[in-house]
Amino acid sequence: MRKINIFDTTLRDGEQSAGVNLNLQEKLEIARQLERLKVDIIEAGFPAASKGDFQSVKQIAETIKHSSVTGLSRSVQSDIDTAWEALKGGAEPRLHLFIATSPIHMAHKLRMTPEQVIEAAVSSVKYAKRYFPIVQWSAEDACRSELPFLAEIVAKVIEAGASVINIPDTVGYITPKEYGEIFDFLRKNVPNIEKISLSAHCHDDLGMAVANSLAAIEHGATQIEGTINGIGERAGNAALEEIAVALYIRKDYYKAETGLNLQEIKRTSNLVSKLTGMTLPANKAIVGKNAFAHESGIHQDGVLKEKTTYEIISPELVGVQSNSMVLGKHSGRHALRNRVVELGYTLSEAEINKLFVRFKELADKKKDITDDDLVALIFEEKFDLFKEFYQLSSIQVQYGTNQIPTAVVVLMDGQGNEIQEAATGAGSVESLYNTLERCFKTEVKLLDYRIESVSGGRDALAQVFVKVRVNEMETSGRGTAQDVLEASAKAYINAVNRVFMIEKMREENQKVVIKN
Ligand SMILES: CC(=O)SCCNC(=O)CCNC(=O)[C@H](O)C(C)(C)COP(=O)(O)OP(=O)(O)OC[C@H]1O[C@@H](n2cnc3c(N)ncnc32)[C@H](O)[C@@H]1OP(=O)(O)O
Ligand SMILES: CC(C)C(=O)C(=O)O
Ligand SMILES: [Mg+2]
Repeated sequence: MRKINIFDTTLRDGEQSAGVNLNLQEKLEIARQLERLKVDIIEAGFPAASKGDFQSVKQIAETIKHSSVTGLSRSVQSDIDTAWEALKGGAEPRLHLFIATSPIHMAHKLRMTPEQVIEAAVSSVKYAKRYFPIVQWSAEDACRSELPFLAEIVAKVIEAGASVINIPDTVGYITPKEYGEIFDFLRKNVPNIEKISLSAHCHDDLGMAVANSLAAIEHGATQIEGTINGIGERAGNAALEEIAVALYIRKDYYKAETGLNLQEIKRTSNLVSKLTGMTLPANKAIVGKNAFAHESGIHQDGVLKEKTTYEIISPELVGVQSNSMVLGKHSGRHALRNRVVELGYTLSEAEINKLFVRFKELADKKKDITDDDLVALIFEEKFDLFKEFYQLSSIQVQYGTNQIPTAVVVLMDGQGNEIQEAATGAGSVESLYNTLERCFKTEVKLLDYRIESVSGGRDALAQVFVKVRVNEMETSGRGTAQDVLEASAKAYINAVNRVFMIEKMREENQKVVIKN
């Protein structure tokens, strides 16, 4: 069996999904879960992109011990210096350098000649090697590059010290056969290529990211890059859970394996989906709600007689399990703490105590607290870091079939001031959002609104996801409550607070630049 290294870029390319903004706490939690999943490399961000990205990469590098942590950098010395400051505290600092090699990118985006691109690539690898023991080099838009040029630049960056060469299909253009041929060409035409590791990085614009990644493995790639749930720029990246399970189930064919702990897949997928607000289609392979559901009679009959008639993957393989211990209003802190740990969350004693209060409040209203309920409460406690901005105190909404819906909202503004406003709308949620907009004194455009129940039953918690645009910035928010209107208000406040948080960080960034 060949070992395939898994390079997870959920926190970098995944966060490039439109409308996704993860805060430091959320990124750390995802990084810890990726470590549990046993990914080999975590790309934690792009340190030179912003102060927030820098801090997240630094903290993740200093926290994660069993996966190696990397950050992205342009072929620019100041990006490399910043990346070193962020990554130097990690167990095995490595840098991910990139520059585009396709004629279209070189001519129009970089406005550089091919010779200048080679010079920038080589000098940046040499410069990075002064700091970093491991330098990965990526040829952005490799799949639309001229192969002799690609081979020439790859040979030169290997000579300069790069030990991992990544061949990205940046725009999701390639087919599996062609992608395999690029790997074959490089292996045949680049001196010393056997001394480095070849990596694949695929995008899903034509729905071929996973197939292309698997083709790369067949043609010599020993590292695969992708994201959990396949999130990422435009149509997303290759879904790592699909690649890992395909290699496992078809090991007879691929004769390659990852070091992933497959049982952590479902939990990782849930965490990423909840924190990014990117819900999964029910039919998504491996992690979708219906991935193991047999609906039709003939299938059910087959599965009852012999599971393998229709089931090639057992749900337990990827960590889909039912929990036998039921938490309810008579449960205590021990059972709660135990379940939180089993669910894979790291909570301080103070956070457990706060969670316990919320848990008891909910248990008074709802008979059994499911794992999904608990996770929703954990998210509310742990990841709402924007309390320094607006916080909901109370809402009151009047609705009647022959009345104009009217809402009254009381908010705290972070400096301890109370804001109270009222407004009407075409429906209850609109009246609530119109009122909140008055409180914020900023125009907020609602782009998307989704509601789902956290678990089954009439007393289930409601979870609302919204996407909004404020001050030209798109962001998402989520809110959970037993009442749909309260959950709606919380999601809206969460999204708007995120914008204020990002604006505050940008202002601080600018101050740093001015100071320098
Ligand atoms: C394929 C990918 O996924 S690449 C990663 C994409 N991710 C991101 O862009 C997210 C983070 N990016 C950012 O925050 C910003 O783009 C920053 C901070 C990096 C740069 O911001 P700005 O200085 O304002 O530049 P801006 O983004 O407008 O333009 C990019 C510049 O970098 C240049 N550039 C792009 N790639 C590279 C590279 N690999 N090496 C060197 N220069 C590069 C472009 O040619 C352009 O240069 P120009 O200003 O001389 O025309
Ligand atoms: C930075 C590189 C690796 C990238 O994300 C791409 O080309 O898609
Ligand atoms: Mg990419």
